[in-house]
Amino acid sequence: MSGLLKSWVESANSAETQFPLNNLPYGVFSMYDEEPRCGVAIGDMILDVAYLEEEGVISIDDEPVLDLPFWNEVMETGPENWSALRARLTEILAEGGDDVLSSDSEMRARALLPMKDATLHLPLVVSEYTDFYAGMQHAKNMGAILRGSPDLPANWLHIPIGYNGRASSVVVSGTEIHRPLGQTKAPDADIPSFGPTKRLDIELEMGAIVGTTTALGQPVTVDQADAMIFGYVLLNDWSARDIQGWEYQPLGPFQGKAFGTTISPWIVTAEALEAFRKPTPPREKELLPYLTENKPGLYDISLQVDMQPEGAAKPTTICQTNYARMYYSAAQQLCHHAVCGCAMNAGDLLGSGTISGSNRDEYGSLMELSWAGKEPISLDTGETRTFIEDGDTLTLRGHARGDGFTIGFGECTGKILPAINFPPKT
Ligand SMILES: O=C(O)/C=C/C(=O)CC(=O)CC(=O)O
Ligand SMILES: [Ca+2]
Ligand SMILES: [Mg+2]
Repeated sequence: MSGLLKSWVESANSAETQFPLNNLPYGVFSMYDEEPRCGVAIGDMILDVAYLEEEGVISIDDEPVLDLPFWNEVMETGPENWSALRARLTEILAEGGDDVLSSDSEMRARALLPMKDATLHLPLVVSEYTDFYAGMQHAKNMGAILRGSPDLPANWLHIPIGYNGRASSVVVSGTEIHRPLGQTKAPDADIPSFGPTKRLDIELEMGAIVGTTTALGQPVTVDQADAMIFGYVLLNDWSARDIQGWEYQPLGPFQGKAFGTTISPWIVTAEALEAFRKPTPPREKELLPYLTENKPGLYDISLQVDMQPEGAAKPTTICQTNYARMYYSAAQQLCHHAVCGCAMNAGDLLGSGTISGSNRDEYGSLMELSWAGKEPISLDTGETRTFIEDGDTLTLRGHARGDGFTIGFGECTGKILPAINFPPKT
């Protein structure tokens, strides 16, 4: 694996940064009251690529595609242009590369902006959102907790199971989430009741962003699907377990997962992750040929979840695991999704499914960590938790570690606010 690519942006060479030249993730940012536009993270700075496109330093398409508050237009120019853009960015930011920026102090001051002063927005228009269930340990744990047996559903080893989620509920890191309201039924109650969820949870996931459109009726192979993936984000599929438990048979999750899904502000491109490819684990049953992979489809990305109660001086890490634990890759999921002829859009977001490792401290949800509330977890503050309480902040982090550099996604964080008073008092 190649080492750190050196940049003339000093902070991009520091051992601490998540954004070395090897990364170059894509986000949408605004400074003060300016319009949100496309930006690229480099060290502790954001490269204003909309400005550079206007100046003719970067050119992707006949029309400008970077002065927009989303990356979908870039996605739609196709994988060759994705590569060309990344190559151009590398060239102008590399030590000893094209000095168009490094030698022009005026342009440099306009183009490189301190990340700490920027507001980060949702980096794409999420056209559709699908969530999978492709983590084996998670599926076994949920079976054991909810159905009394860790046996996988009969289809699980043959199909990446998924459900269609709500694109409208996807928000960028930092967005506060109100505890959702809904209908639940206690096991010993005769009738359901309405109110705030008592079992608010997270799900630690990666999101794959589809960058290429397919026509209705057009199946894709796993290899084609792999090439269609523009990049990856961290994803927290907030879940209300009591609402979910009452509503989800037989059609699957509905309101229990439709009130907020948080993603990281930075899309790490598939190209940046290329050096970190990892194979899916050995098959427990042979897959049908259309789902078999010709190359490693996962990535070595270490993941963690931190929980910080209101007023606590610092967070407690409650889970550490790795994306390479998944049973199905995003390419397999996308192939399976499109194989019936389902049209895919640039900006389609695919949740990996909850990522749990085999040990207790590697479980990617509180449902598993507290075993449905029966075994509370301890925080460094001395408090315990079963599910999330009002004022708690949950943060997902992910890192791919190379030889002398680290690639990150920024944080994927959200604070839980009390439920909204409803119905409103008139
Ligand atoms: O097994 C169940 O009954 C429920 C499972 C989930 O809630 C998981 C889900 O949303 C899919 C995933 O993230 O793996
Ligand atoms: Ca999920
Ligand atoms: Mg959703």
